[in-house]
Amino acid sequence: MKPSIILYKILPDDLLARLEQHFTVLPFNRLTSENRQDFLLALKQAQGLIGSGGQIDKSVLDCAPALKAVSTISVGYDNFDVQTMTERGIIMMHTPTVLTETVADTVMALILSTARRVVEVAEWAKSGQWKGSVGSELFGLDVHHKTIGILGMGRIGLALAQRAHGGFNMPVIYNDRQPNPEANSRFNARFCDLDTLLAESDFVCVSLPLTEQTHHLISDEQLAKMKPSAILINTGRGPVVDEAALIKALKQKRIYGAGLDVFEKEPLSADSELFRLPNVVALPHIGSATHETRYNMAACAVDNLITALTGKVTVNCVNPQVIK
Ligand SMILES: NC(=O)C1=CN([C@@H]2O[C@H](COP(=O)(O)OP(=O)(O)OC[C@H]3O[C@@H](n4cnc5c(N)ncnc54)[C@H](O)[C@@H]3O)[C@@H](O)[C@H]2O)C=CC1
Ligand SMILES: O=C(O)C(=O)CO
Repeated sequence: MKPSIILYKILPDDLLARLEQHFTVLPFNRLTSENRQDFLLALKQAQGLIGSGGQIDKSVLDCAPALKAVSTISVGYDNFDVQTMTERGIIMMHTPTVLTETVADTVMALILSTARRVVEVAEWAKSGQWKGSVGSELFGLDVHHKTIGILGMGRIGLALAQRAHGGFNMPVIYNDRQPNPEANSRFNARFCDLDTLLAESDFVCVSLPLTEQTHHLISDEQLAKMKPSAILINTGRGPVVDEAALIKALKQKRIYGAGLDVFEKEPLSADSELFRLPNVVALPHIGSATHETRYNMAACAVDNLITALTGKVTVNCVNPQVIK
């Protein structure tokens, strides 16, 4: 008998077929409060779990006595209780690398659209206010040759540094837990402490995972250290930035603007002040959302689960210590 797995995301037909070759698939389109009881019931027999979104915490894991492997269709895994999974020998797989370049493109889109006020000015023109050449009230800021500060020089940070250095002639500074020799040698990037990064950057780009250490890493004190002409970009995870502190800084014009793809609570409420501030570009978590990359992420996650349950895991594992 094939092992049972739960799928909680709609997959392209070919990827679903690939899963069905190996497993009996119990499908849920996504996890909602309405289908939670059915999901918990299905978990009783599931050996694998694949999908994205939703909190897979201890209360969920307690309902999954047969679970052997979990495969998230994302690189971030902050919504999983990895510690409990590791204690129970459950393999946690994720999808690094396949989305790196696409997310770095999204960061550049946010840098350009906030600095050049692309969304605001396009809306202004669309509303019929374009009667002649624009005046300085609609001017933006240059991006080229400005200093980019990358917080988290990992895979995405590195791809961003490449774009900023090679494409826009931007000096690159960064903070991480340790220096990244590749960033230094390829992009002439300079490792510095967080305070220096905040004080010197024209664009502070957050490309960090959400952990206990990074939660609210950017709050009142850090925003106060940024230049009034600087822009904060967050494509890491919402809770890395204290949203109330950010809104305050933006309203008081203590920083120039913000480009945000991630928020403390997603979806961001339609009545959030962030949607009303003209100096904010707020995107609905689309960092990796292209047809090609979302397909590649799903394919990677499918292969990850098949390998974790039927083969030998060598890559894409968050907790390799559980592999026997
Ligand atoms: N907006 C979106 O759609 C997407 C968001 N992400 C987010 O981006 C994050 C980064 O992704 P990757 O670059 O692939 O991960 P990565 O693991 O390659 O890079 C993260 C970097 O952050 C550093 N770091 C971790 N904790 C730190 C701390 N306390 N202080 C300083 N540096 C610290 C790590 O050393 C590492 O170099 C993901 O964890 C995810 O949360 C990823 C993909 C899409
Ligand atoms: O992969 C992730 O971590 C995302 O946020 C979505 O691509």
